Amino acid sequence: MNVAIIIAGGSGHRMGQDIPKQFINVYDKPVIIYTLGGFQRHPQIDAIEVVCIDGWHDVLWAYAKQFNITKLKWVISGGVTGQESIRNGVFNLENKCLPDDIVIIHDGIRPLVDDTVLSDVIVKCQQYGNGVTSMPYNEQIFVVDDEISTVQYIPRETLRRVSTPQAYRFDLIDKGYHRAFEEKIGIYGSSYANTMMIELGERLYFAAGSDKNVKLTTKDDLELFKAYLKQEQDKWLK
Ligand SMILES: C[C@](O)(CO)[C@H](O)COP(=O)(O)O
Repeated sequence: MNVAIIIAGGSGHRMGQDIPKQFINVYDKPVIIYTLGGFQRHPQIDAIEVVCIDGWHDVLWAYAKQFNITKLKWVISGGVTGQESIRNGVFNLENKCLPDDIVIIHDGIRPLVDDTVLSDVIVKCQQYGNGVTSMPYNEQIFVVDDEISTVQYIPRETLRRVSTPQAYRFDLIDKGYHRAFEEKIGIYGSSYANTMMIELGERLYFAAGSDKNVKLTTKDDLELFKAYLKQEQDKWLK
């Protein structure tokens, strides 16, 4: 079984909106429904769990019904941090998933998940035990020295930027989150499932990413999202 864990626990202050950004309506559909739609349509996804901001669970169930997201099986509460939210999502599946099932962790505010991207993380996970969506860098990357200047760069050929979706064999990610929270490894700051697994000593495997898989953080990102929707109306606005 392949289960999607969609992380939608954030309040989205940076977007400057009254409502959490995953619930903002774009062309009469909330952002989270675009995200869930990608998983609903993919034939290899069996079930969806959403880790959702408190106070919005009923709204989410209502939207899922309205937009026919029939694979949605569980809506649960997030934690104070992103890592606590992902942990809650993983732990809630403990009596529902088998050890070699695959969980696909994805940010609720990345609404343009291509079929091919989802397929590739699943293939990599079947092969290696995990697969993380990634893209090469096409800018030069410099290390901050004293906040206003730099004297060092990192050759971009040695870098990949990793986003979501990220797929993990259930037993490995479940064991990882237990150990991380017990031993306080890889759970602070901007840590995520991927950085935590590295800190726990695991090797991660790259899967194909997409530039379209934008994370809606600022108002400019929202404009970019709308432009992609217009460009591919048949695909996303059905
Ligand atoms: C995948 C990710 O970039 C971590 O590698 C993730 O999207 C980060 O999400 P956050 O909510 O901005 O921490």
